[in-house]
Amino acid sequence: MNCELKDTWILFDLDGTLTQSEEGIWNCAKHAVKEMGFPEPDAATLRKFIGPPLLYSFRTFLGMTEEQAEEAQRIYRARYTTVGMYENRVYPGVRTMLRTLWKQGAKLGVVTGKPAYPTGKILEHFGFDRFLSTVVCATDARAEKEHLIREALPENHGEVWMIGDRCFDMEGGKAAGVHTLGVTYGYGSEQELLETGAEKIAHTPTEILEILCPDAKPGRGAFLSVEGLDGSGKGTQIERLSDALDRWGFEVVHTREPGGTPIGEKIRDILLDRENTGMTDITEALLYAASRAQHVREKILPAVKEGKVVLCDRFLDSSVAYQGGGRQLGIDEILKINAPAVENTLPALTVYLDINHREALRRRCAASEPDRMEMEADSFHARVEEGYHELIARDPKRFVVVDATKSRDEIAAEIQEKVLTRLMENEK
Ligand SMILES: Nc1ncnc2c1ncn2[C@@H]1O[C@H](COP(=O)(O)OP(=O)(O)OP(=O)(O)O)[C@@H](O)[C@H]1O
Ligand SMILES: Cc1cn([C@H]2C[C@H](O)[C@@H](COP(=O)(O)O)O2)c(=O)[nH]c1=O
Repeated sequence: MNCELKDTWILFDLDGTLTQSEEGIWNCAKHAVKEMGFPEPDAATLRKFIGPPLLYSFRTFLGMTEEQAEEAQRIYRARYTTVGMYENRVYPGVRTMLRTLWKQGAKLGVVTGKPAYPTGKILEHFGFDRFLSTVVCATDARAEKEHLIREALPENHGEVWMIGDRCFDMEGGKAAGVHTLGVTYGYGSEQELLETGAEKIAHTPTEILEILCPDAKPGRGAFLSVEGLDGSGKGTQIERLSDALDRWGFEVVHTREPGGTPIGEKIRDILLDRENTGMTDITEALLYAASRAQHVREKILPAVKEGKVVLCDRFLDSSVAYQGGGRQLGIDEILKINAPAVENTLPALTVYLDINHREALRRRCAASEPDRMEMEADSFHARVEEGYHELIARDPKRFVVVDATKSRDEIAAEIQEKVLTRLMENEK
């Protein structure tokens, strides 16, 4: 059975349904309260800020007067519209769910009690605007969900679903005469949702997809690699990038070469063992390729097929630079050895952390004992560096070259910006 969503409208609430926004809300509330000279609210009080209007929260939960609450709201909003609205994350699975419904032809919309400015910025920030046919936000004059839902729909619409995490979404949906689906991973309980008219309940974004379109297959994910000399900061930056992608709702598979699978990790141990001084260059090249052959089939390709983003610490480029350049086996020989291992699987984008080989190795050796490869002579590492530069010159479009001598934060920000832009373009 193939599910057909061409005439279906699916409207989502924002906070608590697509994005987890408490970090920004709490930070802004704490900031406003501090600026007003009130004691810092405890966690239970802060939790109550999610949902009700701000003025009500400042008055009721913190005992402010009308004038104080208005001033606190002004301070809150000044921080929220610059910083707080981005202290926010996409729920795991939401990105895949939206993209899959959109690819199935559904008309998607957001109907939220949030004002238009932060809503638009948040949707753009996470790259959700491209999936949406309509966005309707509350104004001072009109905040009832029922009216917002009606406004979101064209005259001749097919089936409509309102999806949200609170009673307001279910009640509004019922009053507007549309189907209602409550999600329990947000800020409301299953009981609240059922009591206020939820026809269906989803405990995860994946369950939304299973309810609305059980046969839909997710779009393909992406394969990215990070390359550089030993000590260039790959491990540090992959952690940071992985956290950022997670915040944007990409499902990340963080892996490495050699290794990444149980068989690959055994091969890694052999390759990096300092005792294996007698390993010939061609044995080394074949072992790296063998680990890769397993990795591609067991882990990389299945994850990409499931819509995930594979973030790989080294791939084929490492073999070209280290065995082709460092061991002087030559680029063509390495590509020939690896052809059956990769079967045309190449990263869509490769981040290269650019740093001089001496500086990189100094960092690496200061961190821990060098392994078999890191113990190689300076001339070996110089050839590896040269090998990378040759690769980048051959395929400049695939590489994002980042100056790895900058601070960890500067490097992370640059990588994040470039990778997210590319991934979001890829989702179209
Ligand atoms: N931008 C930076 N500036 C200064 N030091 C850094 C920077 N990034 C990472 N380091 C430090 O350099 C050392 C090596 O970093 P990291 O382990 O991330 O590199 P790597 O490329 O993954 O190394 P390897 O490939 O050998 O595992 C660590 O001690 C790390 O804290
Ligand atoms: C994939 C691959 C790696 N190498 C080298 C590069 C490093 O010296 C080690 C791996 O250690 P890391 O801490 O995980 O970076 O192996 C190589 O020579 N050829 C390759 O294909």
